[in-house]
Amino acid sequence: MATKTVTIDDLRANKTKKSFYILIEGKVYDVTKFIDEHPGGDEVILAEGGQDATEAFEDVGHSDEARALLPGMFVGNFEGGGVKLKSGAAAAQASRVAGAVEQGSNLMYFVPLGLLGAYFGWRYYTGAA
Ligand code: HEM
Repeated sequence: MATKTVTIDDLRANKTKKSFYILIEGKVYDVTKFIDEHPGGDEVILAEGGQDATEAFEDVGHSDEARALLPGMFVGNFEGGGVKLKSGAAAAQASRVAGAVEQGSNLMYFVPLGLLGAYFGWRYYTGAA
């Protein structure tokens, strides 16, 4: 049997307690029956409807037992594969973080270089060279 491909429209159409899909690592699961049994409560799952729940799922550090439940609820692969479906705000924040890290790594070069320059400048002016 060919694996079904779930589109973003399918994902968004199934986010009520009557029918609920969740997207984790490029795979879509039908958790309708599981929501009420979820040890972490229904609300946290309901909050992930229509979007990529990978981060939320991984952040909790779910056990192997929790992961073993997933195949039984498998619906199909998400159309975008492993592509992350981030909200605009999350994407903007990610790029800000990347920018800050880059700025930090530039400083790592310039601070020691600046200190070295200051040292040789000082030696030059004090005639110690
Ligand atoms: C189909 C997806 C999911 C399955 C099968 C699942 C399954 C489970 C299971 C079995 C536990 C008990 C502890 C463990 O074995 O790790 C658990 C706990 C928990 N889950 Fe999920 N979960 C799912 C999705 C989510 C999502 C999307 C969130 C969102 C944040 C979430 C949040 C939590 C939290 C906070 C706990 C801890 C509850 C506690 O220790 O009091 N889960 N989950």
